[in-house]
Amino acid sequence: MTEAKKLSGAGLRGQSAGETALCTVGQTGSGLTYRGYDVKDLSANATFEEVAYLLLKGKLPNQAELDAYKTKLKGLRDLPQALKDVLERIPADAHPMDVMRTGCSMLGNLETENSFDEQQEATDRLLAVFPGLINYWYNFSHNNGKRINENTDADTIAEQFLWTLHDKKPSDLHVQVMQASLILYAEHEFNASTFTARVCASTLSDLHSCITGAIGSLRGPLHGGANEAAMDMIENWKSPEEAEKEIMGMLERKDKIMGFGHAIYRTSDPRNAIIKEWSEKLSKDVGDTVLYPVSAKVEEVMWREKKLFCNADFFHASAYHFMGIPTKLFTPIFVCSRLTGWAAHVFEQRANNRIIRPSADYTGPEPREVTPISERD
Ligand SMILES: CC(=O)SCCNC(=O)CCNC(=O)[C@H](O)C(C)(C)COP(=O)(O)OP(=O)(O)OC[C@H]1O[C@@H](n2cnc3c(N)ncnc32)[C@H](O)[C@@H]1OP(=O)(O)O
Ligand SMILES: O=C([O-])CC(=O)C(=O)O
Repeated sequence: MTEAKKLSGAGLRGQSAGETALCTVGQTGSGLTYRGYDVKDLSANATFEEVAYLLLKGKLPNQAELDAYKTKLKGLRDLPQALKDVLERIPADAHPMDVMRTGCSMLGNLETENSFDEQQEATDRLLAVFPGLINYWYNFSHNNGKRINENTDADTIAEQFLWTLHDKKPSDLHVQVMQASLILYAEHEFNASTFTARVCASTLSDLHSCITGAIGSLRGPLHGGANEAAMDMIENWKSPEEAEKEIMGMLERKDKIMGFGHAIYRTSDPRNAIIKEWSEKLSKDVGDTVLYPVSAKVEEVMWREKKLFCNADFFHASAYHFMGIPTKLFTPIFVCSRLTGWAAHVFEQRANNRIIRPSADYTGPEPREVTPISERD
């Protein structure tokens, strides 16, 4: 017989595991701030590069600082041939998050962070290279061995992702949505992947190891993988009525509905309203009459039936779909963004470090002696 789930303290919920000056989740204003700035304000009035600068360097850049930072990142997009060789060997049916993990790890071999003095340089390199890395693999493995040019004229990381994916300059609307999306996903306090990065950093390991581990944690459907899982679900439904019927059945069977609920927020995720608005705009832009209404119906039914709300992932699914992004590339976009938060947490951990090593409540057998092998069952 399975025992009832022990909830108190499970998953370290509600327990403080350290301090951070980077982010609040579920506190004043809309609930989510990066170094004191509301994410709503940032997504309306800043670019992803400004947010990256804020998280990594501690302040919003002025125009000259932003221009210099963008120029620097543009100059770091080149994929080393040894990395391209590895990417070309990864099969088309691999999961792109596994490609990101391997790509990050490979760069750690080619361009090892030898001292913590190099942490900003190593982070900037990953920020510049990740969009081209995943899209180089995607095009090579899915487009008859097509080798894209990762050194595009894209002005920003948002534009670089779309440009290297589709191998052409994206529309202004799509770049705008991607900017907002990257900002919304950039940082979220002690979530599972960030905590992974901090635990790794606390052993004084290198940046690439911290980020590679974090990618592995983000991959799961209970965390970043939920945007793909949500898309896999909603694309099956042809009308809001069908969506309602299917969701009711899933709730009856006690299935998990991906893209809903949150470990910290209780009534809403502030990122949802923002990405939902973009999804609606894109829906009109492409003349969609199904996916957005289906998504809105799922949101309505989940709140009505369970008081469960959309988290950041749910409307990202339709928004990315409307921009022609293949579903399996959804979570790698999250990586391109969250890298800023992960790295900022690694810097913070290193600046005031003690190895993270909690205790466990032992529930195993009492002490006993080893039975000789001939006498064991
Ligand atoms: C960017 C992000 O990473 S946001 C999170 C993305 N993940 C998802 O969308 C996956 C779906 N959601 C979930 O699995 C959960 O809500 C999590 C993992 C996000 C949070 O987990 P928890 O903190 O344990 O959630 P919480 O304590 O609020 O859940 C209580 C109960 O609410 C219910 N519940 C919570 N979320 C859902 C959901 N999405 N669908 C159905 N029921 C749910 C469950 O009955 C859960 O109890 P049980 O799992 O023990 O049966
Ligand atoms: O905070 C969490 O647990 C998950 C989340 O929303 C995020 O990482 O963006």
